[in-house]
Amino acid sequence: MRLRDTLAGAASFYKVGKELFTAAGPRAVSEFASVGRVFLDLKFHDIPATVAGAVRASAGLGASIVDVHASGGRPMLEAAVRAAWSTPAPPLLLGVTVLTHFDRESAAEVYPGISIADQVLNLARLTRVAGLGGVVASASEAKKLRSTFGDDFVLLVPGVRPRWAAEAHDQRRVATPGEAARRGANYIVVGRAITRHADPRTAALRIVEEIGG
Ligand SMILES: O=C(O)c1cc(=O)[nH]c(=O)n1[C@@H]1O[C@H](COP(=O)(O)O)[C@@H](O)[C@H]1O
Repeated sequence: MRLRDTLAGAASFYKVGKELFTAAGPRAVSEFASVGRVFLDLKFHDIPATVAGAVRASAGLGASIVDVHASGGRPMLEAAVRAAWSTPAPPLLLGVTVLTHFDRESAAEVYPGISIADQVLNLARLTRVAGLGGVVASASEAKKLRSTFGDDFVLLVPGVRPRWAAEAHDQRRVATPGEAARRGANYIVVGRAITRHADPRTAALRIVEEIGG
């Protein structure tokens, strides 16, 4: 809540992810929904009925964006879409493709015989066919996704590191905020470059400036 207050006026879209949600529960969502929009990033991946229930509950908490793993398969994705549209305020549903911490070696252990770029495209195609609004992918795939799926397909890009951020941490497919925006991201996710910065507010404002407001 201190961080929320520090960022007041500098940020208007907040991501509540597994760390905060597990520690603080649904209240974390309402606390941020009272000052802006919320991306509830719990990356659901389960049988269709379970994911449908979780998506409905997420909408009930006031989340504007909710994500599910595209690799959960078409029946799961379609159940998520139906669930979202059954609510009074359907959130934007995004399919997580290949997480940004994967590099070629670690991806080959999970997706043998296919490049990360092609796997992201496959999962994006499935996401689109199932009726979701877009995908979560790294900036490395953004350009291709934008040209393949057009301007209406939402691209949300994590793994963002400003040039002045010293560390990439556990992220492997990274880009600066400006690069991500130029390659077609509609949204970027910035975590530690803000939350662990000595001055989170200034860090957030510099990033907003870099992406042109
Ligand atoms: O869905 C996400 O937001 C996500 C997808 C992905 O592929 N990679 C990824 O890092 N994320 C999330 O984005 C955030 C990135 O945090 P930082 O690396 O600190 O900016 C984390 O909360 C991750 O859970």
